[in-house]
Amino acid sequence: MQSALIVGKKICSSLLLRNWVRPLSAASDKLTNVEVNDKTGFAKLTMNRPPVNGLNLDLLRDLHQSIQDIEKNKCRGLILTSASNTIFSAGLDIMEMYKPDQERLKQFWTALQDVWLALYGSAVPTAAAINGHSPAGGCLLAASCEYRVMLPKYTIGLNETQLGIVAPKWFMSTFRNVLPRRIAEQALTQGKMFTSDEALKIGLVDELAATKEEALLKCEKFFASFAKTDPIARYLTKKQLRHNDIKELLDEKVQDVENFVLFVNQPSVQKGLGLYLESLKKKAK
Ligand SMILES: CCCCCCCCCCCCC/C=C/C(=O)SCCNC(=O)CCNC(=O)[C@H](O)C(C)(C)COP(=O)(O)OP(=O)(O)OC[C@H]1O[C@@H](n2cnc3c(N)ncnc32)[C@H](O)[C@@H]1OP(=O)(O)O
Repeated sequence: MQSALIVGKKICSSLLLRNWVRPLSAASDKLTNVEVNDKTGFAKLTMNRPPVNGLNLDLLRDLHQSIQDIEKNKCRGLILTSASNTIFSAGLDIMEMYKPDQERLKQFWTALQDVWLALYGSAVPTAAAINGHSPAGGCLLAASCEYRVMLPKYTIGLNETQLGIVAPKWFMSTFRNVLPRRIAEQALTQGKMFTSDEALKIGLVDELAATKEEALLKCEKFFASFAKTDPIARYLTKKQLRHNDIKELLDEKVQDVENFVLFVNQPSVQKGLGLYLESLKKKAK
């Protein structure tokens, strides 16, 4: 595993937490970083896969491990954010889907399912400090959290239909959990990317913040709003509200991987992905 867990910004030596600190490989290899504020118990989970936090198999596995660690340590809140100054996450790494190795393709989709199940169903309160663009899979991660604070002048949305791909049901249920059904339907069918202001207006994000620091503070303020609630009662309430979405994927997890593999391998989808990758690369030149 390549992620780092840092408690109070230093490796904690207490017996209780020792098991919890995962050893680092070389610092430059880290794909996620977890810092736990030992006063508040809030964990900041930072994605760090330059240039765009493309969600490849390694980043997804790392994210899953970090979410599980945060949960095991009974942190009082999880804030998901990005080390980049302009991108929260560019969504799924298209290279994982283009001319794929078939076994890795299955592992990739399973890893995404596991991240979603862990984040969407987390017992720990969750929030996203969206400090950059957040298309597709990036939007899925943010929308899986309970609260979102976004910086201005970026974009967020599930743009799959614009790419000629179909967002799976659990992407859609995540959107429906946040947005009124009619707005969710329009946004999903149009593959619409919303500006920060538009996202605030429709309720896709809860607040805007001028800086990342302010966004983090606003997420912490959201966690503080649970100060007078019982954590177990809070979690069981969230669990019941999200139960059907989670059960639907759990019941169809294997079939969902098969659907994905079948869909991605279609020649027309491969052609579309190839053209899209080319257009992204041309744009970068
Ligand atoms: C009957 C129904 C059955 C249904 C069954 C279900 C089947 C399931 C189907 C599959 C569903 C899949 C769901 C998909 C989800 C996704 O997340 S797909 C990914 C979508 N993402 C995007 O569209 C974002 C694309 N990227 C951008 O828009 C921009 O890059 C950016 C994020 C806004 C950043 O812009 P900028 O800072 O200008 O950086 P760039 O120069 O554009 O990019 C830098 C380099 O990064 C590469 N890159 C960018 N995004 C990706 C990506 N997603 N994957 C891979 N690579 C990416 C880009 O090419 C540049 O590369 P270099 O040129 O090599 O530097």
